Amino acid sequence: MSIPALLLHPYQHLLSSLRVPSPRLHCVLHSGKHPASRAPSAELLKPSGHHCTKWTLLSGGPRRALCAQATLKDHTEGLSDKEQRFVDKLYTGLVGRQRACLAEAITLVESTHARKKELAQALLQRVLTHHREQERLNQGKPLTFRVGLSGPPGAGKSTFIEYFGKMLTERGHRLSVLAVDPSSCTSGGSLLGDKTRMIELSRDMNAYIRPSPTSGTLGGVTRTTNEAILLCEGGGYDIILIETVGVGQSEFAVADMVDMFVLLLPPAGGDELQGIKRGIIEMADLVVVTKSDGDLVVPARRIQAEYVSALKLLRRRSGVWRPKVIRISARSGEGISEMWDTMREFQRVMLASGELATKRQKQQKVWMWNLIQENILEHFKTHPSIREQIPLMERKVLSGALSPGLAADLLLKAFKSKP
Ligand SMILES: Nc1nc2c(ncn2[C@@H]2O[C@H](COP(=O)(O)OP(=O)(O)OP(=O)(O)O)[C@@H](O)[C@H]2O)c(=O)[nH]1
Repeated sequence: MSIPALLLHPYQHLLSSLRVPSPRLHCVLHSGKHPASRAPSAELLKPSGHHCTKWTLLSGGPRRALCAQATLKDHTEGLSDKEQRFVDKLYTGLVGRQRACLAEAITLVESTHARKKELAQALLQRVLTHHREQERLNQGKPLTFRVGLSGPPGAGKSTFIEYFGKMLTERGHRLSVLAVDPSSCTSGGSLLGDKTRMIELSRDMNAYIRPSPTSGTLGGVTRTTNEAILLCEGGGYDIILIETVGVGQSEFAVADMVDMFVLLLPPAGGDELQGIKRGIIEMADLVVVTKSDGDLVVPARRIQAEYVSALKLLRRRSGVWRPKVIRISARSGEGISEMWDTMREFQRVMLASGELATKRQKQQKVWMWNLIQENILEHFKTHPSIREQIPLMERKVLSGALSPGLAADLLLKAFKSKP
């Protein structure tokens, strides 16, 4: 893993406040071979306290290693008694399967308030430790199944989740449905996860439905969804469905959070499915043609055949699983029990081959880097020495007075000159 030394220096406090969701993280960042690492002013950081929560600048060669070690203690130190009691209450309620505590905990991770974010991390760290312990008792096997569900508007997602969710709870599972909805970021309204879309399931005590937060960037929503997954798992939900609408980038983000990615497609003509990007189909572990009932059975069969052929042309992402295309009807219930069997088969095969564990590990790394990127960009945009220059530079780029490259160089120079 390499990081330009030049980048480390302005982000000292960002890195110091970085909380990585692992009970005991030990990571070593080398200054690497980036040209910036040869800069004479390159500075590295070293932990100043025993628990490495604080960082101080360390002058020295760019090849000096940087060690970050975060322990559970780090996350609980510095909380006032009141804050500690609050975190304790949420944690106890959450692992005691109280829905109100889960809801409050998710609201906490969605908060943009700096102190609340720290409390959220302290809570998450405890939940994660608890969950890891449960998994250890389960011979290291995951206790939960994370499923991403995507499809264009009107594909029948909510009707399907309602039927599927009830089937799962009747079979003794506990299900949570989380939504990643890019439209909610711009319109302030959430299309997905809305309780009114799944009336019966929302009344089921073994199901928990959480709408997408209605503010923030897709990056922010992604972060909070990742954290909400951990909270739901800590709260004893064994199946986590993450629903997203098949537009924009949200399905790519969701594919990076889940064990299995399922794409729902309506039995619509080619034109209506034009909007489905090839990239999404490539990510699907299972393609499900919906509404295969009545007059729609014939078009559903045709779409199924088309996708079976299309999938053959795509590069395989797994060494042990070949994506399948099936038909279901949430109206008649046909095919849904078989669909669940296929999903369990996927889980079994992926677990046995070790691919599932590798996938989850890779996702943790992607998640960490997404957080770093998001934080660094935010820090850049709000940095006092350039905040006011940004609109000016944007105007100059738009008018053609400055090339985008030069404008970016000037802003970066200003940023680096005043830490
Ligand atoms: N015939 C038939 N119609 C269905 C089935 N499932 C859903 N529909 C209908 O398809 C329409 C869209 O269904 P929704 O479940 O709301 O679809 P959605 O993907 O959640 O749509 P958005 O909320 O817009 O994202 C509704 O009119 C449903 O009644 C099915 O299995 N068979």
